[in-house]
Amino acid sequence: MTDRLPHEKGFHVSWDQIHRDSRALAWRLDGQGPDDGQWRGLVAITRGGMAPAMIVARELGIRTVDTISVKSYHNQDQGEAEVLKAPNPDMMGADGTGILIVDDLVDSGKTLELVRRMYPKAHFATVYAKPKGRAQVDTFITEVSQDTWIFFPWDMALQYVEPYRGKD
Ligand SMILES: O=P(O)(O)OC[C@H]1O[C@H](OP(=O)(O)OP(=O)(O)O)[C@H](O)[C@@H]1O
Ligand code: HPA
Ligand SMILES: [Mg+2]
Repeated sequence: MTDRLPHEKGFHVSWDQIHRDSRALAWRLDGQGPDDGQWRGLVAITRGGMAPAMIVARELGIRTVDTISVKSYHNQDQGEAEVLKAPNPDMMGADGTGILIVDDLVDSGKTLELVRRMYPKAHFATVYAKPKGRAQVDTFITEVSQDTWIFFPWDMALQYVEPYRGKD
């Protein structure tokens, strides 16, 4: 799978790292909501946004949590996105005011662009950001270069590697 990726650099994120970075994201968002600093609710962009969203929701004591399912198609520089499932309209209101929308990363920005068009007053937060998509995100923790591929722990498994000096 990885050998068909056109990226040269890999940024491998462990469970521990994504937990710490998601917590840092939560702390940055704490007290920033429009309603006395509070957020009205949280929406995770499936599927990658669900793990960070759960951690942010716990840190900030947010129990009103929903999802938006966005399917992206990445081929070279061209990306298209389609909404497969929208969050509860009662929760989102007319424009998403007071709602925190969380994803694991922004890359080209196509996913957030689509969701932002639906909820222009929501606050968009990701754990990681690449330069192309940075304008689409309001708050993020770590920026990586555009040619870096971020490997998340849910896409990886521990495996055997040969010793550096080879086997005896
Ligand atoms: O800024 P973009 O270029 O739109 O890319 C970012 C999106 O791509 C990945 O999701 P993907 O659509 O691969 O689905 P998944 O979360 O279900 O893995 C990632 O989780 C972001 O949601
Ligand atoms: O760098 C990435 N890593 C994992 N999924 C992604 N989807 C878009 N960019 C990335
Ligand atoms: Mg995603």
